[in-house]
Amino acid sequence: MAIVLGSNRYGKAEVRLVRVTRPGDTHGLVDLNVSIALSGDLAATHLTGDNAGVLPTDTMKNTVYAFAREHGVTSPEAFGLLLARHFVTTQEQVTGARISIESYGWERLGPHSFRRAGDYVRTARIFVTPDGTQVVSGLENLVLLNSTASEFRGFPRDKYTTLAETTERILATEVDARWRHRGDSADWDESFEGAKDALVNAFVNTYSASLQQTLFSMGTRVLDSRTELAEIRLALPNKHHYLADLSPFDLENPGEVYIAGDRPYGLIEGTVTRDDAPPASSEWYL
Ligand SMILES: O=c1[nH]c(=O)c2[nH]c(=O)[nH]c2[nH]1
Repeated sequence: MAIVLGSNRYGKAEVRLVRVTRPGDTHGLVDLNVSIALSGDLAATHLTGDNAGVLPTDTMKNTVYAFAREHGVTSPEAFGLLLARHFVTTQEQVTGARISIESYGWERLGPHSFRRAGDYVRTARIFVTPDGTQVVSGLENLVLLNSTASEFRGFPRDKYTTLAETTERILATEVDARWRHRGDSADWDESFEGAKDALVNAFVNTYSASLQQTLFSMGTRVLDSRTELAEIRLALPNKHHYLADLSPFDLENPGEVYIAGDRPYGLIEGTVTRDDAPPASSEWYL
């Protein structure tokens, strides 16, 4: 019996970068959280402590800041591709790079004033491996609610089922979505905005028999409208809203006052794919 080193990677996580551009009196602001994970021939440091192939994570952090100055940051995807390719091409022992970026939005209040936009976080994940390059864009924390046009009925009942069937309920969720691109070049910002709008429009315009049906509708709308995308994964928590029982106070409650549930919540997850989608890198499935 032998004990061997399994798969491994290393890097700097959560490098916080704010870049201000000052082309004139009207400034620009980019606010990123960048995480780097490199893989390759890294056995020596694990097995013998030989660090000859271990580019310090401190250097990775410095590279993020230096690249922001040298190359600028046009989009999270473009910046991630730049970083991933840099590490894979300049470090012989490094064969794989995963760059994960969260991008926080800021709304303009004036030429040099901004308010943090809290409605969602844009994400980008770049995978450069010996098999090729995979760009995955997405968003998290986008909270959506329909105050009607949602029902849930026709489900099986067993002796533990207490849920009443309903043809009228609130449907609310916090969208966690990621979608993979067919290729490694695109107008990243335009693609992101288009995919986000498709997600939101599908949520708004779908009469929902279940959150599962809404998920498929959201994914379909994204792939229908964005030919550059191959596949989308969605994780949608069902943020339950319970009609408050006001009968002890002799009050009717005709769908007006709700208890916003916290935990537990249903969690509806699914992938929507084109049947001609190119295969995904294994990282997509993690
Ligand atoms: O849209 C829903 N899907 C479910 O699977 C489910 N399960 C449940 O209790 N409520 C709901 N709502």
